[in-house]
Amino acid sequence: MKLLNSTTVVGAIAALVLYFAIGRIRAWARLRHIPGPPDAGWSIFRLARWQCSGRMYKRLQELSRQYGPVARIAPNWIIVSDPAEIRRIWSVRSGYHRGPWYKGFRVDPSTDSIVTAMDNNQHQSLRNGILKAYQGRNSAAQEEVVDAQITKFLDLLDTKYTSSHAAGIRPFDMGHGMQFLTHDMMSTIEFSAPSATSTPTPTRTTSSRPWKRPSARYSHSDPEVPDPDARQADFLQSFVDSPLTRAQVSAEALVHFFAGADTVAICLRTAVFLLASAPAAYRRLQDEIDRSVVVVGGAGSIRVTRPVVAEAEVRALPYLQACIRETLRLWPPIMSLMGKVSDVADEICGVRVPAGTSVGIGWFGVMRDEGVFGRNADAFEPARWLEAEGERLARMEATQGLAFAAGTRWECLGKRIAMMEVGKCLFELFLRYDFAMTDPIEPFKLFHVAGVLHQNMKATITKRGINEI
Ligand code: HEM
Repeated sequence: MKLLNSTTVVGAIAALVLYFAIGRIRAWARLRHIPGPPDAGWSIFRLARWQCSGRMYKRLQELSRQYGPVARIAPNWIIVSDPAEIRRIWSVRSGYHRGPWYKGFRVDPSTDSIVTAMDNNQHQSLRNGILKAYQGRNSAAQEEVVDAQITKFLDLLDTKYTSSHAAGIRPFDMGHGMQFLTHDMMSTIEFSAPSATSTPTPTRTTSSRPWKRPSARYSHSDPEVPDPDARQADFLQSFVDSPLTRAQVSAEALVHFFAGADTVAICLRTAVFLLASAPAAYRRLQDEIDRSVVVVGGAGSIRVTRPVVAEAEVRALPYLQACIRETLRLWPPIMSLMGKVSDVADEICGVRVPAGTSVGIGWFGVMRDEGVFGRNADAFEPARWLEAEGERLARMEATQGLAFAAGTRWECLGKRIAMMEVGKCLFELFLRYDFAMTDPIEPFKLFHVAGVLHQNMKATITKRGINEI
């Protein structure tokens, strides 16, 4: 009996091992024709190691250089670094949909938000439901609340973080500081209340528990019925007024904390850093900004709105816009794999890709493609956007636009708000202050997860004295 038992156990283990081995071999064989590191076909260990290293973008760039525009990175994963193919795969009619990678962004595991809906029909219906909120109906009001937060932020810099002979060096940690600013801007647009983190005298509101906010807009007696007395003119109200269920409203309300605040913060601090490291671009930007606040007479001179420049005025500054574009190109704030899946087999750059394969994007390969952006694609060179013309410019714009998934089914709904916030902030910062990295030898530590974390990114900020104008 005892012998029989141990034989059964050994047999069961052997069957399990065989089952596992056959599964592995089949998974390996599916994509064996796609080049990549030999172990990538067998396990996700290498991918996990890259992710944990905080340098995934770099590893993927090296991989694309070594293996070409289509490379295998895990048993069921490939990355594509060809700009034209990524634009095709992400396009509305490609038939691709989001893959299981997106499940990781579910804040509430039982309810999908617009950024986690994998099925194209479900995604489209959510998108239709919330589109109104983003369509700029309230853009004047949004601009007003953003201006108020920027003004508070500038006051904070003036009182606590500007360096001078008298005050000494008072480093400003952009890693945290920009994040607080963008969370304040976003939560005011969304909930009519700042997170109150960047203000000199923080007022602790319910902001520390933002997921509670949607509850306050519904009736106590029936949690699915909006409370007319709790109405506000903000994003959350538009969601409450939409056909979305209360659970969907809660899921949507939280999207902005990473999709809307972290992204803009990454863009802002990256822009300041890149400009502080590129003297010619820095001078040209400041020159354009200075000329826009001083009335010099003659054609082209404008006097911008004070104390915070208006969105339309920022849009009319070509070099500032070029700096933002170039920042988003070199360091897209969301540089994750964003795996898309097709239910039918496809051919990418002439390589057969079986149905069900997760197709990720090699961001550095795409955004620094020399065929699209020129031989100096790795350099921060905003002028390229003013010099390029015709078809070349169109190709550059279409590729760089992928930073916002522009022209795709998943196009960023917050692009206008993001561009408004970034434009206004950069204008006011470079008008009023000069920036240098406090530690030029090691300006910051970078950790790339889905976005880019900048740790210990300290800037020394000095006043320019031009802000009296
Ligand atoms: C520089 C700032 C930003 C960048 C680079 C950015 C980038 C992106 C990208 C690449 C996507 C597509 C994700 C995917 O493949 O599923 C996306 C989607 C989205 N973004 Fe942004 N975003 C930014 C700011 C914002 C802001 C400020 C908001 C909110 C006000 C926002 C709201 C959204 C929403 C709701 C989606 C989902 C769209 C959909 O799936 O249909 N984003 N964004």
